[in-house]
Amino acid sequence: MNKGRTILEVGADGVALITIINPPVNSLSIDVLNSLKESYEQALQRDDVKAIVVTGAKGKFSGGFDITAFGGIQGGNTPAPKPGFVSVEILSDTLEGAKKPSVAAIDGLALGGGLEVAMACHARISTPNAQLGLPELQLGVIPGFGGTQRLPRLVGLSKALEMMLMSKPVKGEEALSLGLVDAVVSGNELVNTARRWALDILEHRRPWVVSLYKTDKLEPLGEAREILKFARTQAQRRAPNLNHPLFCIDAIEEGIVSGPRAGLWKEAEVFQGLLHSDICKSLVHIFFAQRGTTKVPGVTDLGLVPRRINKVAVLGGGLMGSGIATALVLSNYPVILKEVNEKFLQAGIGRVKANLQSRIKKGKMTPEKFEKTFSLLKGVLDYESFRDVDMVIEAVIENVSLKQQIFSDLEKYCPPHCILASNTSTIDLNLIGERTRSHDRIIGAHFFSPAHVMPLLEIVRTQKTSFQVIVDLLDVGKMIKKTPVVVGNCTGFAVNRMFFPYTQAALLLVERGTDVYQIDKAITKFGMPMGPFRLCDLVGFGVAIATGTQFIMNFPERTYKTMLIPIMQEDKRAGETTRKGFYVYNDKRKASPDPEIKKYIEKARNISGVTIDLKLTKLSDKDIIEMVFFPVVNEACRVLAEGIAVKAADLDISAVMGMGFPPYRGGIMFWADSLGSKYIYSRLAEWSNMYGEFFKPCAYLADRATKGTPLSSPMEQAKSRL
Ligand SMILES: C[C@H](O)CC(=O)SCCNC(=O)CCNC(=O)[C@H](O)C(C)(C)COP(=O)(O)OP(=O)(O)OC[C@H]1O[C@@H](n2cnc3c(N)ncnc32)[C@H](O)[C@@H]1OP(=O)(O)O
Repeated sequence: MNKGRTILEVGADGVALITIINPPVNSLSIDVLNSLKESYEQALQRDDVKAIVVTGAKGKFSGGFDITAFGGIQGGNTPAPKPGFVSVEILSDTLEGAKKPSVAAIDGLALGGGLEVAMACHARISTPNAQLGLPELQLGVIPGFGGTQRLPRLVGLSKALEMMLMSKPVKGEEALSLGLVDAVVSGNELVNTARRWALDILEHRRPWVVSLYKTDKLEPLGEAREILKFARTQAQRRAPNLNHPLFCIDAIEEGIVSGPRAGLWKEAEVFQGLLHSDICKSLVHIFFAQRGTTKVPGVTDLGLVPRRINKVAVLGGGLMGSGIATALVLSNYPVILKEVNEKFLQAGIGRVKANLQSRIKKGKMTPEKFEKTFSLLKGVLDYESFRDVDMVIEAVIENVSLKQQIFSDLEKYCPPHCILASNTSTIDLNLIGERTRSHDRIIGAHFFSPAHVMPLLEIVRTQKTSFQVIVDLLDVGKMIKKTPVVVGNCTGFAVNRMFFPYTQAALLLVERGTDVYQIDKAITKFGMPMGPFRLCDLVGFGVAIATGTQFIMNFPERTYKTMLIPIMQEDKRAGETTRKGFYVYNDKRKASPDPEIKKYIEKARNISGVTIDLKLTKLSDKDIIEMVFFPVVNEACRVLAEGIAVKAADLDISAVMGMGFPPYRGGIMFWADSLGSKYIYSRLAEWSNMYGEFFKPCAYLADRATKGTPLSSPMEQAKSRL
């Protein structure tokens, strides 16, 4: 069966309209590309065709090369187009080199290969809201259909570098000011304007621009080399583990130094190589995994329609509550923020205000929009105005009895359809709802701090949460631009439960002699935004101890018990807020190592009764990474085996978006599978013998290792708790 096509319609004006059809985003599959070539050849041969307009069906030009084909090409099941087939043969020689002019009519999106097709046309007309960009680097490849050559020639080197290296699209008006498009018109006028434009080119009323050979926007060679050098330094600093941004710069440079044709061949060669890289495989996996989180078997396939949420109440104006309120008002939800007294309320409102104001400072919000958005927030001290809310999100401190009281009050004051959500990060939701009869509408809405910035929303369902409520919250998640992951109810849910051993493993190593700062350094080199100790400081020792207590209570056999953090807290070192934790902090919140911590470690070591292990004082970075992350993989396996997560890919997204696990490693389970279940099992078993139960591999891991199957392959018998 063909995967997409183009159609050719010739009008009485002599303009052939070629439309790309491949829903949902008119991606350029191999079939579409072959069909595009055929349509072009036909249009060029026909005497009744004077000029050509290319467009996309249903208001979308094209979302680029078909990403679903990546897997097939990587696995050897789909032949890759031969190097240069699209960029040289179709786009440069057939389309751009034709004797008939082409104009691209762009609505919706022209991304990646989509924009590259448009740039090979002799002019481009777009709508104001169209998004135009080359986001290929996000997928671990570089633009492969001539983008590295044509974009710099159309918009200048600096802007082109920014758009490619940051994968940052521009909208119609900006594209016009940059020279990427030639006119911006409304959707109704788009195709007709493009047709006229094409005829105007033919009749010399508009310029016939071959963008591959345009030079007026390119900086002189010396200056260009300086810009490229700077871009290389920036790219290396931003992502030291990634090479493909540097290869992208190489391809651009080749075109500038040796001419665009040489640049096209260099680009084709680099693209082919990168397509098979682990980084590309990981990033493509993340692309689909992210889109897969909203597909929850047995819930989102029942045809349920999300109910309209008109008004939301947030309980608690602390860091989390104010962040959640900010995320909601930013997406136009009217929000009631409740606090226990005027002082706390004003502080909460002040936090929301500051969050919004920082958007003005960053140029992301106008003062008028600020006024409108801020006016959606109303502060209250009682439950009176809760009578017409459709959803409540509780975000008070992690105290079980307080939360129980709140939920019992909510049941009294909120309408019966109202969703009762808790932002708890660890506490069992059944416990929270114990004093209510509303278990079907109780759900977890676990945001990550800062809630208006972090992209993940962990949606926690109990066995009694109704499917409708899950669908409603998924919809709210979409509205507030979060990536939701639906998980089952247990202590720590998926993200905190998986990542609890992250800090624990680090503490175990430190008590046995590994250096705190070496651990953090190895972990950040691996690609995490910060190591476990810096993270502990950021979160605060109060939270670390509270979470630790929950884990000790619920998983005593595998929780590593150490007094290191409580001892430090006792000495008023409680993390960044006290300006002392595992690091010391200056006025600008810069962290520096502190030799003083040795004394706390020694004290904790004495209490635990462990001794320094010489081997652990000389660990390589690789050892540290494995000893810290394999326990995380182990716990992720338990989470999967218990049915807390529906699929391994959800855990990958949870790790990437909730913990900052490097997306170019594909997420925790994808990364683990790249090492193999057998290897991980054998390492954990070895450490378990040496250092105790904490490392003991779980049954799921043992089973996969014996069978030699990947950790992420679906379970034969899902022991689902959902
Ligand atoms: C050689 C070339 O230079 C190489 C390339 O062109 S590589 C591809 C470059 N293009 C991209 O990176 C764009 C990727 N896509 C996106 O950023 C976003 O999907 C989008 C902005 C196009 C649309 O976003 P949004 O409206 O939020 O919808 P979103 O859920 O992401 O996508 C809708 C569907 O289209 C699919 N899709 C999006 N882009 C696709 C693509 N390029 N190929 C195949 N499928 C694609 C998604 O997987 C999703 O499928 P699903 O409904 O089955 O889950």
